[in-house]
Amino acid sequence: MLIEKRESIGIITFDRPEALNALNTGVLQELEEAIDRFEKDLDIRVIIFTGNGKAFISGADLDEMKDLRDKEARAFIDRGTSLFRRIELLELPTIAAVNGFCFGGGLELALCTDIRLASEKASFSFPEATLGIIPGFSGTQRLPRTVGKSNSKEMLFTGKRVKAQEALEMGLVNHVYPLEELMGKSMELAETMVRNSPNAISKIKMLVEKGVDMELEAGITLESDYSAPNFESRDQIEGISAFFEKRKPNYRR
Ligand SMILES: C/C=C/C(=O)SCCNC(=O)CCNC(=O)[C@H](O)C(C)(C)COP(=O)(O)OP(=O)(O)OC[C@H]1O[C@@H](n2cnc3c(N)ncnc32)[C@H](O)[C@@H]1OP(=O)(O)O
Repeated sequence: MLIEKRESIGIITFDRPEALNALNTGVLQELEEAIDRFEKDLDIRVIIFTGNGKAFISGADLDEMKDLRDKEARAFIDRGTSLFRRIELLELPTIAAVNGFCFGGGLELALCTDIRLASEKASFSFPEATLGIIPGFSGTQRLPRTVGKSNSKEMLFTGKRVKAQEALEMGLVNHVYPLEELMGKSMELAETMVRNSPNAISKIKMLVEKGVDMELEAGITLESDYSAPNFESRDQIEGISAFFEKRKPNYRR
């Protein structure tokens, strides 16, 4: 795994070419450490996940999985599930720059990011049922919340490989780019968010994440409980002042 910091953008690149970036215990450990580092670094405002080679992530490591039983199997599943939930609820906005195969646990990770961009060569699949496996990093829960029940059942029951264009039409990804443009476009998107208020973005992200599972009235109340007090926030005062002074606002985490 390569961990990079480019100005205010943290980049996590999965890099296990020998196993098409499959997720094993070691990779999960490195991923936890990378998230720890970027959460603590107040310079970091956006995190991008991507892969080296022809895969984003080809899934959990089948070579490791084949020998897991009982408590070890449960520990592996619990570790991935809790790490992915932590990534989903990060205050920082996250982008998945899906460069290639995004299968199984790799797609489960991508579903935890806020915005998914794909290269034209990317493909998406839940092959678990072809192997007698039940998805274990919450794919059966996030996929229907992203693309609907029938698209999800077709992918989960058949293991079908969804190409980038179909993923775009299905709402699984936001944009599709030629592979050579993917990282540039991902950085451009990240830089747009870096210019905006991290306080506003983190609260908006939390409101969206919580609101989608709430009754509408309760969600409206929750948003009001955040937007009204925000009038006294440093960022809102700075943002409106900058507008009238015709200058760039100066935000910080
Ligand atoms: C909780 C989460 C559960 C899960 O995620 S379950 C696992 C879900 N993922 C999969 O089932 C995908 C398994 N991989 C494949 O189906 C294929 O790969 C691809 C379609 C992704 C690519 O096929 P091709 O281009 O022909 O490459 P190749 O020769 O199959 O793979 C190159 C090397 O990478 C290893 N590898 C690929 N994926 C995994 C994996 N997920 N776990 C462990 N190893 C993997 C292979 O074995 C091989 O290795 P060698 O060159 O030594 O024969």
